[in-house]
Amino acid sequence: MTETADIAVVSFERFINGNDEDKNAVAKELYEAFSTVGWVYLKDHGIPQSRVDEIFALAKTFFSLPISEKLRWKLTNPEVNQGYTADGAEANGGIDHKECYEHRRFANALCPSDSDLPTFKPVLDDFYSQCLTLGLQVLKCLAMALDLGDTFFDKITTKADPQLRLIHYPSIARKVVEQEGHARIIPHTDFGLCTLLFQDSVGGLEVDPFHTGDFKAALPVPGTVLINIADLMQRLTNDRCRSTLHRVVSPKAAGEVLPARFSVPFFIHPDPEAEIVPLVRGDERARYESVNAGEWRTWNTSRNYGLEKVVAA
Ligand SMILES: O=C(O)CCC(=O)C(=O)O
Ligand SMILES: [Fe+2]
Repeated sequence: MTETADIAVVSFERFINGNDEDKNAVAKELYEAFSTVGWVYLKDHGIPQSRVDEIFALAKTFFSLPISEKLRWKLTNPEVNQGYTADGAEANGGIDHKECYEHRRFANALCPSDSDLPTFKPVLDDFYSQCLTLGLQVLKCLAMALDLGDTFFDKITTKADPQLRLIHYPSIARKVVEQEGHARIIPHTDFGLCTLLFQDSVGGLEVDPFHTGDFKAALPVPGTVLINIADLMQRLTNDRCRSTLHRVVSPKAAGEVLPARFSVPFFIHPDPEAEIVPLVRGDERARYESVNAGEWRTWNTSRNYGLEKVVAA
C-alpha cells in the first residue's frame, strides 16, 4: 500500500482573525510545511464547504455536456489560457486521462453563458474571488515567515490573473491508466507561485516530497484545501520553499474500473511584468537566473498544451 505523505493540517483561523502573535505562529507552521514537503492542508480557511460543493456540482454538469458542445469553448490561445481542453489534448511528456476547463479573472470569452449553463459563470466568478482573497492571504502569511514585510507579494500581484481550473478525470479501466507513461495526470510541478487545490473524496493524488521517486498519497481531508508551492516561489525564495512533484494515479481502494474524479486547482501567478529574482541572504549565491513572470507563464502553458507554434506565429 502507498504510504501517506506527511503533510501538516494547519488552521488558518488564527491568521484571519488573530493578533500579530497568532499570525506569526501560523506563518511559522506554514513555512515549516512549505520548506519541507512543499504542501499543507489548510482548514478554517473561510471558504464555505457549501460553496465548494456547488463548484464540484457545476463541474459535473459542465463535463457531462456532449463533447461537441464543450468544444464550442475550446482553449486555443496559451497567452489567454482560458476555455475547455478535451481528454488527450494536454500533453507534457506523457498521456493524461483528463479534461479541463480554465476560468480567468479578466477574460472569459470561452465560458458557457447563462443560457448555456445557468449560474455557471456568476458562481465561478464569485468562487474565483474567494480563492484570490485566500491565496493573497496565504502569500501575506508566507511573506511574514520570510521576513519580507507583509505587503511584499501585494506589489507583484496587483494585476494577478490566476487560473481557476475544473478537472474531470473520467471513469476509466485501471489497466489503461496504469500503462507505462499514462496517468490521470503525469508527474509535474506547478509553475506559478502557489496553488490552492480542492479535491473530491476519490483519492489518487500523490506527492514525491523529496524527489526520490517515492510517491506518497495526499489523501482527501474533508474541509481543507491543499496548498502547494510552485516553481516561481521556489526560484524567488532561492530554494527555501519547495515546489515538489505530484501526480494523480489510480486510487488504491478502487476496483478494475476507476470512478470518475473531480478536482479544482487555483493557480496563483504574479503580475506578468514582475521579474522573479531570487532573494538571497548574506553572501548566498542566487541559484536561478531571473525570469519575467509573463514570459514564464506563456512558455509553460504553451509547452503543456503543445501550442508553441501559436505563440511563435
Ligand atoms: O487533480 C489533482 O488533484 C491535481 C491536479 C494538478 O496537479 C494540476 O492540475 O496541476
Ligand atoms: Fe499540479
